[in-house]
Amino acid sequence: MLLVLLCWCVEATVLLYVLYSWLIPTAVQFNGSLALLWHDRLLKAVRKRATRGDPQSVISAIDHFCRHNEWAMNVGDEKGSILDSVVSEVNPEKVLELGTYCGYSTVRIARLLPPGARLITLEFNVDYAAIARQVIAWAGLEDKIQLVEGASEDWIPRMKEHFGIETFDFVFLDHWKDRYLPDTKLMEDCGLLRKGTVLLADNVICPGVPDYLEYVRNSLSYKSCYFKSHLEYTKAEDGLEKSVFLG
Ligand SMILES: C[S@@+](CC[C@H](N)C(=O)[O-])C[C@H]1O[C@@H](n2cnc3c(N)ncnc32)[C@H](O)[C@@H]1O
Ligand SMILES: [Mg+2]
Repeated sequence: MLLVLLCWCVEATVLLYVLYSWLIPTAVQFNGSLALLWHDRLLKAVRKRATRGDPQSVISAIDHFCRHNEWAMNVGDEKGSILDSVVSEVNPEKVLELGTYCGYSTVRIARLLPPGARLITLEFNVDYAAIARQVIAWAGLEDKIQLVEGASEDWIPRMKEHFGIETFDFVFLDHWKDRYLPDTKLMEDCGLLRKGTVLLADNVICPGVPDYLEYVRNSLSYKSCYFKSHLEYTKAEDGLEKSVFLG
């Protein structure tokens, strides 16, 4: 019985990994119309269930849609509450998000920012970016959020020159997993991290980012800790890694 359960868990994890790392990007890149229909339904759910100008109701509407209708790769409600507590603790004025998707975590972070704070969020998929813009507008948070279309590796080196950013206080890493480590090193090289900058990385267990974890947990430049949780809208283990840059 135990063996059957174990096999089932391994199979479920492998399936989720395939879904996350191959099926979703493939559906988006090679079947744009299908992906658009899918995310159009998410947008409709927001318009139906959420109150314009109320970010919390937008978050609840997306969570309800993803739990009861169609799964989506937002950070979700469970890990979202950990994200909320880290953002509240850091109280950042300059925030970078890598991976906007439909704007769920963008809204989640922005609603907690102090007046005058700024969140730059990067998304290289134009269809997702278009949906995120509408979600952000519905939440009434356009004045705090700058959604930039393009790849992280292209935009990180241009943050100073293009947006006048000296350093970020908080960075949320939630784009494709093979970019966590190179983009962290790129942010270091570009001088975008200061002593005390907090990096929060999603999906460090599922699908997982072993190279990134190995780096932040063993480097003398970071103090790192793990928050155990579950993959968005499922019971599979996943978690967030919080890493404070020590300079
Ligand atoms: C897991 S989703 C982000 C979920 C979102 N943070 C949330 O919780 O609501 C990852 C997103 O990152 C985008 N992405 C992946 N690699 C990227 C890169 N190098 N630069 C910009 N966007 C990227 C993908 O198109 C996808 O929309
Ligand atoms: Mg994620």
